[in-house]
Parts: sequence; C-alpha cells; structure tokens
Amino acid sequence: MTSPHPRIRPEGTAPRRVRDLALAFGFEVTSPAPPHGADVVVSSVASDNRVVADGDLFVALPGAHAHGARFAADAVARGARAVLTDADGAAFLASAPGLVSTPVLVAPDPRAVLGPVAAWVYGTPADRLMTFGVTGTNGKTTTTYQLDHLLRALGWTGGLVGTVEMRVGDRVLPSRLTTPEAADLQALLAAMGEQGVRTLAMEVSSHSLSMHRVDGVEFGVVGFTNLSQDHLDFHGDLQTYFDAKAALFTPAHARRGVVVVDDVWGERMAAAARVPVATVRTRAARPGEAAADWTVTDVVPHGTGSAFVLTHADGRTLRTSTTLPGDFNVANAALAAAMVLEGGAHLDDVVQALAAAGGFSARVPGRMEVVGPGGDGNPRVVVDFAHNTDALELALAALRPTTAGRLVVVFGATGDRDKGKRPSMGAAAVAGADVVVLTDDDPHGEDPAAVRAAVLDGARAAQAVAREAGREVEVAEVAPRAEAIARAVRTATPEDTVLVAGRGHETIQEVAGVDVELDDRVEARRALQQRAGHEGAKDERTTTA
Ligand SMILES: CC(=O)N[C@H]1[C@@H](OP(=O)(O)OP(=O)(O)OC[C@H]2O[C@@H](n3ccc(=O)[nH]c3=O)[C@H](O)[C@@H]2O)O[C@H](CO)[C@@H](O)[C@@H]1O[C@H](C)C(=O)N[C@@H](C)C(=O)N[C@H](CCC(=O)O)C(=O)O
Ligand SMILES: Nc1ncnc2c1ncn2[C@@H]1O[C@H](COP(=O)(O)OP(=O)(O)OP(=O)(O)O)[C@@H](O)[C@H]1O
Repeated sequence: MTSPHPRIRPEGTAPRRVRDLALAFGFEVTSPAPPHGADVVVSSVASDNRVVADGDLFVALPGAHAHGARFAADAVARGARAVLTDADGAAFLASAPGLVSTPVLVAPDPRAVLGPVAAWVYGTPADRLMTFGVTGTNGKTTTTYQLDHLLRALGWTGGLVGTVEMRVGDRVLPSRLTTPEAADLQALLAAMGEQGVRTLAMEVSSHSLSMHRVDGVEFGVVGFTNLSQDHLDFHGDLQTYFDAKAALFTPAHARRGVVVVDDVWGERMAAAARVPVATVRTRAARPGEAAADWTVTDVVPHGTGSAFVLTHADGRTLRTSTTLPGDFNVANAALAAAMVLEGGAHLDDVVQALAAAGGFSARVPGRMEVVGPGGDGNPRVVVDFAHNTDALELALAALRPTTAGRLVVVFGATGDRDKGKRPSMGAAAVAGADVVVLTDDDPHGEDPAAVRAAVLDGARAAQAVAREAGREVEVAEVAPRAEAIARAVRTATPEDTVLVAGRGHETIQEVAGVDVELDDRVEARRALQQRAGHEGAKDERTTTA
C-alpha cells in the first residue's frame, strides 16, 4: 500500500448535513440517531484514514490490499464525523468499537459514488471552472501543459493536474498519481475555485476512468491523443484499454470532445464518442478518408521545434509553432489549440495570445527536454519520457533529422509493468538509433537483469536483421542507469545526439522496493560537465553486447 497523497483542504466549504447526503443519494443510514438529536455535519471528504481530519466524511472503499472499513475506527478517532461504505464495510463496522454513535451510510459501490459525493459536499467545484481533460497513451502531459500555456496566455488563471505536478494558479503541488483519487480531486478543484483559478487542464488516465476517480466532473472539452500498447497489465487487452478511455467521451464525463484521427484508434474513438466531437488530422487525408474538422498542414522546422498551420473546414486558420521537437509535438499543440477553440475561444484571441507567447512554448519537464544543446565540442543531450514502443520510435524519429552524427539512445523498460512491450522497445531502439545503450528504467520489485534481458532479446533480433541489411547498430548493456548515461555522453562525438528516454522528469527510481534518488537530467548534466573537464576524453568505443 502506498502512502496517501498530502491533503488539500479548501477553507470555505459550508458544513453539509449527513442526513441530507443520505437523502440526496438514497443511502441507507445504519447507525442509531445521533446523540441529543443533533444533526451530524461534514465539511470535507477523505478516503484514507491516514489523512483524516476533523469534520471529514470518511469513505471506506474496498481495495485489492484491504477494505477501507478496517481503518474506520481510526478515522473516527481522527475526527471523521460519519462513514460511507458498502455492505461488506457496514457489516465489518457493526462491531467496530468507537463507532457506536457514528452514522454509517451504505452505498452499493462506494468507489463509483465517492466522486459525486465529494462533489456534493464541496458544491460541485468543477462547474465553476472551464475544464479540459486529456486522455490517450502518450501526449497527455505535454498536451495539458500546452493547454495551460494557451489558457494563461488568454489571460485566465490556470489550474493543471497531471503526472509531473499540480498547479493551482502560481502554486505548485507534488503529484503522486497522474489523475488523483476522487476525494483529493474534488478538494483540489474546490481549492482552485477559492483561489481564483478559472481554467483546468487535466490528464485523465485510463486507470482513473476505470476506477471512477473523475466521476463527479463533467469536463467542458475532452481530448484524445492516441492509443498504443501500454498498461495492458491493468486493462488486460487493447479493446478494454480503449473502452476505458472511450468512457471519457460520454455525457457523464464531458460536454464535447476533440479527437486526433491520425490512425484507426482515433477514428474508432471519434465513432464511439457519445458527445459531439471535432476531429483533428495532422497529416494529409488518404483517399477515401473523410476530411477532418481541423487539419494540420505546412509543418516546417522552426527553432527547436516546428511551425505549422491549423485550418478548420469553415476556413478559420491558425499559424503558430511549438518549441518541442517532433511531429508528435505538433499533434499535441494542435490538439490543445483545437480544444480551446472548440471550447468557445475566439480565433483572433487565440492568434494574438499565441503570438505574444512565442507560440506553444511551454517547457514540459522531461518531455524532449534539451539538457545539452550541443556545440563547444559536446553532443546534444535530450531527456524524454518515452517509455513505450510507440513513444520511443517517435522520439528517435523526431531527433534524427537534426542529428549530423550518430543517434545514441539510453533506455530500459519498467519493472512490474506491461511486459509485452519489452521486446518491441528493444527492436524500436535498434530501428531508430545507431547506438543502443540498454540499462535499467524503474525496476520496481522485478529483477533488473531479467527486465533488461527481455528488452535485449528484441534488440538483438533487430540488430541481426539490420546487419543483414548492411546496417551496423551498436548494442550495449550497461547498468546501473547513471553509469549508462555517463558512458553514452562520454563516448559520444560532438556531432552525435544522446537521447536518454523513459523517466523524463522522474527523480526517484524504485529498485527492489527501495526508493533511490535518480534524475536523468542531473546525471546527463554531470556527464557533460565531466566531459568538459576531461578535454580529449579517450575515444572509448561502446562494446557490442
Ligand atoms: C492499481 C491502482 O490504481 N490501485 C489503486 C487502488 O489501490 P488498492 O485497490 O490496492 O487500494 P488499497 O491499498 O487496498 O486500499 C483500499 C482503500 O483503503 C484505504 N486505505 C488504505 C491503506 C490505509 O492505511 N488506510 C486506508 O484508508 C485506501 O485509501 C483505499 O481507499 O486504490 C488506492 C487508493 O484508492 C490507489 O492509491 C491505488 O493506486 C496506486 C497507488 C497506483 O499506483 N495506481 C497507479 C497504477 C495509477 O493509478 N496510475 C495512473 C496512471 C497510469 C499511467 O498512465 O501511467 C494514475 O492515474 O496515476
Ligand atoms: N502525441 C504523441 N504521440 C506519440 N508519442 C508521444 C506523443 N506525445 C508525446 N509522446 C511521447 O510519449 C512520451 C510521454 O509523453 P507525455 O508525458 O506527454 O504523455 P503522457 O500520456 O502523459 O504519458 P504518461 O501517461 O506516461 O505520463 C513523450 O516523452 C514522448 O516521447
């Protein structure tokens, strides 16, 4: 069981009567009438006893490790005024000491009502924000940063929620999940409203949709980036994974949607949507394909990224750019622009805002982050979050055109996660790079050598095919990760590009269950400094594994 998220508690929530809550949702109340006939009131909601504070409604959820009802007595001791749970939890509580006069409300599936109940307690805070939610296998973080960048450029005080951090206006809070638990999310939205935040750009993971975390939020506009193999350890198969994401494009979660339809999964998402949807295509329509509502054209190199034109079927045209390299980052910026325009922003306002903001120039931590620009005898060093096959292919393809020498990639695969993608990640690295340095990513509880071996299998097979075709790719296995980064940067030539992929912004690596501090950007900078300090470093070739 992981530690709970640090608590965010809005100040101004009016106390709500528990019996009104029971009436509003049709919950049965199993405890005796409160003492002295007083009405029990709650003013906040928690689903983890370890963060309960005075005035909370404690929601005891069933879970894979434990039933939250086990912690109800402690929650009441910490100040919870009432408990909401399911029949199993209520049965457990019937004999729980210290709960004699605490109202226990019973719901068929508390996980599905936690969000709506928390929204009810906090006064449906999402309704007071312009809300944008983004789902998809890759691009959620980048697209939400670009959304927040544009919304702030339009003059709004923005809120951001996702993998890297949570922003409430100018405040930055740590993020433990891509999409927070429902009780935390509703409290965060209420706190945003109290602090004058008017817009929300939020990542919506498929896990969170499967686990009802965003129930109780009706997004104004939702966006779909793409779907490829990932998280099948949780969803089981690609269709189930797709269905989990498709739930976001239903009236329970959204008023309208924007879908990137560059591939079949995008077409399917647009067809499956049960809310009005605008489509975005970032490539030319193929024969027989319906024209998209928004089309990207004229993509050209521009600074560290690309300039592009986004045109609507009604003639509206936006000429802008993104500072992030790669065609996939054009797709992310185009999706962000289309979502804001579909949300009702006027084109002229968007054109002016982006012109003043230098286009989509958001710096997204660990996403194609240039740690060393190259020059002065150094290779270019880029840190990216690519941690699945699709992302790795695209990140390498994005860097190839601007690499005069060799393209070197340092990467690994995450332990205790989707194992199916490991061989294909190895193959993608060999297909896209000239030098492959295979190392650890985040082993979690798995044997790092076993994880590397699975990736190496795919790499070696692809290496043999490349050799047959007359293309020699160096493949080395170097652990631990810090040494792999150091070695790749040390042995690269000034014309080379080194891509360190998979962990991006992350600063903690879990090895055998122990958290180890490791930030790829710090390691890459250190290696560049050491390289600078050892002019004429001996030309140590990477051994071929
Ligand atoms: C697979 C998954 O998502 N598991 C989530 C699930 O865990 P679980 O079912 O094991 O819950 P549990 O630990 O048995 O706890 C049951 C209940 O008792 C409560 N509890 C538990 C312990 C305690 O001491 N006191 C207490 O009150 C818990 O708050 C919970 O309500 O319910 C827990 C609490 O509600 C979540 O914290 C936990 O997310 C874990 C931490 C997690 O790592 N989730 C990841 C996989 C996740 O959600 N990732 C996506 C992004 C995926 C991606 O795109 O990469 C995300 O949105 O972050
Ligand atoms: N539109 C896209 N299509 C494919 N790959 C992308 C796209 N955008 C980003 N990527 C790649 O995927 C990686 C992850 O990007 P980002 O963090 O924005 O996505 P994400 O969906 O938030 O990922 P996660 O859910 O794992 O946090 C990037 O580092 C990049 O390599």
